[in-house]
Amino acid sequence: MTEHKARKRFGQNFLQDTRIISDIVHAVRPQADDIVIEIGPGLGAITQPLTQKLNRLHVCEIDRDIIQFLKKQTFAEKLTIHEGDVLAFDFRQIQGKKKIVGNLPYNISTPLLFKLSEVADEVIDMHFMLQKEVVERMVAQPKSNDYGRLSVMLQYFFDMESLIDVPPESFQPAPKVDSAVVRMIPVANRIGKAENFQHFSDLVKQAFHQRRKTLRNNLKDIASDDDLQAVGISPQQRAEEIAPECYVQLSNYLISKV
Ligand SMILES: C[S@@+](CC[C@H](N)C(=O)[O-])C[C@H]1O[C@@H](n2cnc3c(N)ncnc32)[C@H](O)[C@@H]1O
Repeated sequence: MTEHKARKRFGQNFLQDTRIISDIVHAVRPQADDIVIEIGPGLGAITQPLTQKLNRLHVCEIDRDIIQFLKKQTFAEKLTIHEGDVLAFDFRQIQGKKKIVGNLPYNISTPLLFKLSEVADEVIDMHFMLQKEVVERMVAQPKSNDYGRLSVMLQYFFDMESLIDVPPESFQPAPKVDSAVVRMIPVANRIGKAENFQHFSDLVKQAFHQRRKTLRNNLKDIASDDDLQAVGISPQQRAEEIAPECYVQLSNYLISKV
């Protein structure tokens, strides 16, 4: 089905660069018995080489035409196909610790990353192709321009590393942006655990509400100057200056006062 017309609404940019495909498979290091889930297999660019190394591969795909195409391939016998929207997919239905991989549809990458954070305890590692700009935000450190809510929330759950830069011409059709492959491994020993995750999440959202404003300003409805100072934050600081563990401390401190 080389005649498959890429569907923009499904973020379809198919990998065609064999060197990048081989670098991704190498980075994933699949072992025959691993439980691996590929999000958005598309026409099988990564799927096919993965099935050469694996006994079984779970794939989650939304496009029915693509599913019909996949079912006709020689490697189909190795696939367990989950048809539908990955944002509604229950990752816990697949028992055991999993490796998750995908050249992700860029239009759903942020909600998908937040959803995957919820199953971090069942993950060995994840390797994703994403918009390079998103990867830069994910791995950004405090005091850099890219550091924001996405960095804090994902770094709470994962150690992350940008592995491979991928230019537009590696895809068909070529996207308008540069891409990068990121490795995400659940944090082994968290510096601090949020006592109430929802509170922590809301706090971070509020802290970055208006980036250029001070924390005193952005958090005025939830934390006083004394509260901020109690965990070593100066009220004059901005959200981008505060490390993830410091947000955890502040959240736990505020909860302990109630
Ligand atoms: C960027 S393409 C990657 C295709 C293939 N893995 C490759 O590298 O050539 C994204 C894939 O995700 C699928 N997709 C898009 N939105 C999806 C969703 N919400 N749930 C599951 N799959 C989705 C698309 O149909 C497409 O196959």
